[in-house]
Amino acid sequence: MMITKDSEEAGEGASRFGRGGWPSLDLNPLRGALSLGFESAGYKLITYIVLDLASGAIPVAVGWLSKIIFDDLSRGASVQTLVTLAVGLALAGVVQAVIPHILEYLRAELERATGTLAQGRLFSSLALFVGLGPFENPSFLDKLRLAKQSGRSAPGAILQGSLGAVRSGITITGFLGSLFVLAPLMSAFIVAFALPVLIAEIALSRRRANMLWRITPRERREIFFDQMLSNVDAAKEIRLFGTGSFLLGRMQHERRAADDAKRSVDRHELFVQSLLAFLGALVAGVGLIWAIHAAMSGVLTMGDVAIFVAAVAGVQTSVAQLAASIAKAHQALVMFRHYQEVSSAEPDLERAPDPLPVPCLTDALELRDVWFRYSDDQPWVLKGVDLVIPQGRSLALVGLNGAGKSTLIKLLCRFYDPTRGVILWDGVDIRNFAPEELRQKMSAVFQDFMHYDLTARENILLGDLSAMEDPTRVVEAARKAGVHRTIAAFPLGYDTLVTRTFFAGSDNDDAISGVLLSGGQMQRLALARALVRDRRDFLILDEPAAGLDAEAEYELHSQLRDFRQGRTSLLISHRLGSVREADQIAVLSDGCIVEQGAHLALMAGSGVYSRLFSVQAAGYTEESVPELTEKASQ
Ligand SMILES: Nc1ncnc2c1ncn2[C@@H]1O[C@H](COP(=O)(O)OP(=O)(O)OP(=O)(O)O)[C@@H](O)[C@H]1O
Repeated sequence: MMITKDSEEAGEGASRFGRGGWPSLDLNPLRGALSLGFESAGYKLITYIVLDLASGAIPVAVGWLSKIIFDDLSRGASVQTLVTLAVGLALAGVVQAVIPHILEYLRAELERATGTLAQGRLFSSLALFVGLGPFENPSFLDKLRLAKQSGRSAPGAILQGSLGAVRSGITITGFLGSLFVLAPLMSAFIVAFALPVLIAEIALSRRRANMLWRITPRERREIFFDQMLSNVDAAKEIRLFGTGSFLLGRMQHERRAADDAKRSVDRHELFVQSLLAFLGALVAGVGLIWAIHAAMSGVLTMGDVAIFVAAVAGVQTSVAQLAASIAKAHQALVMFRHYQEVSSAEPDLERAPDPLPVPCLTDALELRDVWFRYSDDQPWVLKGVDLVIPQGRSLALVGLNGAGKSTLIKLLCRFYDPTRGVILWDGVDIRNFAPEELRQKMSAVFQDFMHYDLTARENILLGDLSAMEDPTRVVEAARKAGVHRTIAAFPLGYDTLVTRTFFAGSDNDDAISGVLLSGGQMQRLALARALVRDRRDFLILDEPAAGLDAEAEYELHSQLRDFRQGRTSLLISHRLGSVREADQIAVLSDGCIVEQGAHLALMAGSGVYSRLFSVQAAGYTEESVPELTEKASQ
């Protein structure tokens, strides 16, 4: 199922990623975090668990040792016994002091190991999305941001939180047992106080987690404005149009709204936790008065009072730690759900269970009655397109802005599936192939091509990594794209970085600094990337020369014409002079192919193509511009 912005609002996609509602707590994330921990750093995790749990018993041992020392002192025990006990107490103190440091080191190690493994898994599963739909779905993007964050830190926080809870549980049980021996009523009193504290803390944690989820879209918008205000591409317009303070205002509006939500939760927590702290102090005070009273009347010994004081303080501290650990684990578990949902999400488009091998194209690529819209509540972009691209022939697709040309290309690459109709590769529905294998048979330059902040060579190699073994292919592709001479003149030739992003003080012109390319040069580099992917069955060129000067465009199109000879290709261009050489020209209008034929045949008629061609041609001559229809002039 495709997920888009609007289908999400309409309910589609909600089954996979939820409706923005808060997922309920389950223990699956705990299992997931533990298994990540074991897989990435098994021994360290076991050591962490053992030390963490052992440290829970130490305060109780210290309490009992203190009691015995006090009692022995008042009984007048031998010096040797007292010294032995004191050494034991000192050792327990040392262990109690050192363990937290070891645990902190192990925690950081575990976080690094699980973070790296989780990051690898998350991005591997993102690569499994067949199409583009998820990346256009705001709800999914929110989840992805949280997944990236939580994949890095949540497994460590879950382990720390849940083990912290068990450790506190051990301390509480030990002290409560001690209290029970001394004063059963008092231990019941403390339990009665501790339970509501726990419940209140968990409710607070849930409230915070809910708030964090609610403000995610705001934080995403804030990041958007932040990046725009510090991005060189936007800097020109922002300065010229003087929109900096307007955009800053929008960014701070989002920030303030998110801060308001956080403040409201902080205030609520301040109130509840202050109340709990007050009640805790009250309980401890009452207990102490009772213990002093009991000691004065001979019911308790000095040692009993010592362990009583230690137990009340220990239980209260441990209950607070237990609540904090549960809150931490709970919050991390809820966050980790996002990581798990994204990394185990099913493919956005259906994959054939037994994909067929993709044969070399020998007959034709065909769109048969293809209908498409981006979501149920958006207008149809394609309304029954029938189009055949015979093997070895070139087809040019022409149409006004927004006619759906790029959309048609995205369907051919299977970034989306047609809403109705089929796309056939030598008569086989392309949904029967593994998308990766299908794409192996294609090469493309997209209208919104990528520029990578890497070297010139890497920018080309990314089109076909197998060219790494044969550097001449890179040079050959650059020659065909008309960018070889430019690259050869760079300080380090093909190994020059075509970016200055990664260099500090990059405005000097020394040889190791990267170079900046013009828009047309970047476009040629993108074309070289597509051309290094030679020996493919189908070549897509979506406005490959839009950024080139007239001479360069003419040159490029002549080269491409030769390159396309005998290859199956689809060319989109608004410069109609460059499409006239195509074997066939198809005109897309109002969601359908309204005309198709060779240039001369189409010019002989009085359809859309001949009108558009004449309008453009007239712009280069002294002839008057033919009258445009309302639609064509839009
Ligand atoms: N990801 C998307 N989600 C929703 N609508 C989209 C998306 N991409 C394109 N559209 C819409 O689909 C329609 C066709 O767009 P498309 O980019 O295919 O047109 P085009 O013919 O390539 O236009 P141009 O000549 O301007 O490049 C437009 O109305 C556009 O708004």
